[in-house]
Amino acid sequence: MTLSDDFGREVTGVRVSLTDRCNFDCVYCHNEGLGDTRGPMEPGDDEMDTDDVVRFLEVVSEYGVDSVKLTGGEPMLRQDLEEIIRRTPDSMEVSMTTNGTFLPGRAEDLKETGLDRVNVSQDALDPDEFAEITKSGAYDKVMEGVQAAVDAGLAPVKLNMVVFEHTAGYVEGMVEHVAENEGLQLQLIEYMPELTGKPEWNIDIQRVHDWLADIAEHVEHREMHDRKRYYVNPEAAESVAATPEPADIEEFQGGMVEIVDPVENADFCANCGRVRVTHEGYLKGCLNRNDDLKSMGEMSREEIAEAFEEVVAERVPYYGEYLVENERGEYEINDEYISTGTAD
Ligand SMILES: Nc1nc2c(ncn2[C@@H]2O[C@H](COP(=O)(O)OP(=O)(O)OP(=O)(O)O)[C@@H](O)[C@H]2O)c(=O)[nH]1
Ligand SMILES: C[S@@+](CC[C@H](N)C(=O)[O-])C[C@H]1O[C@@H](n2cnc3c(N)ncnc32)[C@H](O)[C@@H]1O
Ligand code: SF4
Ligand code: SF4
Repeated sequence: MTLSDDFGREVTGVRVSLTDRCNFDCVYCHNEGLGDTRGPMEPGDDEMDTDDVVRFLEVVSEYGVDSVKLTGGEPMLRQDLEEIIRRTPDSMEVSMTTNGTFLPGRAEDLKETGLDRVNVSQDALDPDEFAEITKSGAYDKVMEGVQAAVDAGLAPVKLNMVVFEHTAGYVEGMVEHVAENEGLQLQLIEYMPELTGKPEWNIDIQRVHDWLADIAEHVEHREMHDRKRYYVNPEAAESVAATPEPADIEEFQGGMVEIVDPVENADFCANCGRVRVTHEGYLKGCLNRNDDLKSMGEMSREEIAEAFEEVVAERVPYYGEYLVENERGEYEINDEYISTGTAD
């Protein structure tokens, strides 16, 4: 039985941050809602251990959760990554979002262990521009990592690009790059200012929306599916012409551009079906909220199940007109959005 929240959003996925450590220091990083990442070698004593992660996944699989996204920080800094993947329930699709540095030499093993696919952050094709954004000299390793992922069949390999003032000018080149290189897709991610832990990083959010709208003009619009807007690069249109159905679009393995725009696109939060877990083992209903945290600490399976049900019950879409202020100045759910559907 799957769980749904008061907005009719069925929870079918979880997103687990395995660490807040990272070997990069990207200028925009939200660290999954927690602000700054720590250096790669600093101890991560507060991280959930292998058993904690696996226990959580086993519990939520009983609720019909059928996909898990491993993220961080940099998830590949976890020594037990392979063990976590191996012990994830078979019913779950396992994907990972990584900066790609550690994929060379490990991608194939990860695939064999049970990892289905990866997203790799890549905001620029030029090594100097890449270094400026990530504060890292690992450009060659990342390029090698992307190729290793493609070769290992971790498909589709999605390149994640955060659209903000540094990167807006690189989008066109990146669209061409995924069109020309087999196995790659591009995710253009709207910069999210909340909880970045980088208060000095000030950008005009309206400009980000305008850039994304411009970009949409340059690629052929296919459709809105799930939370995202899907576009297909015109250069790849010939092969897509034979795949007009939404399900086929999902199968399409190259040249596709996805727009991840939770701030601008009201349908995004309305279709959000993921519960999140911080690296310390706190459950939360939304990337941008830290006011509903529930620590799984030393919980038994039954207690974790109860906490999961509570977090789902408390989930509220973050962006959009979902909350209204009542006469006491408190925020409550706008009646218009309360689902009348069943919860299973
Ligand atoms: N606010 C918000 N941002 C999201 C959400 N999903 C993805 N993002 C943003 O997009 C970034 C990259 O997400 P990924 O985990 O690589 O991919 P994804 O788009 O979530 O998922 P897949 O396409 O299934 O791999 C996240 O770190 C967020 O910045 C979401 O549900 N809410
Ligand atoms: C926090 S990182 C963690 C995984 C891994 N270290 C990586 O970079 O892929 C996950 C994704 O969040 C995106 N991201 C980070 N900060 C963001 C922000 N402020 N707005 C939008 N996306 C952001 C990154 O581009 C990356 O693709
Ligand atoms: S690689 Fe990922 S976690 Fe690390 S700083 Fe960049 S976006 Fe953040
Ligand atoms: S509710 Fe909206 S902002 Fe929060 S995680 Fe879901 S899509 Fe992202």
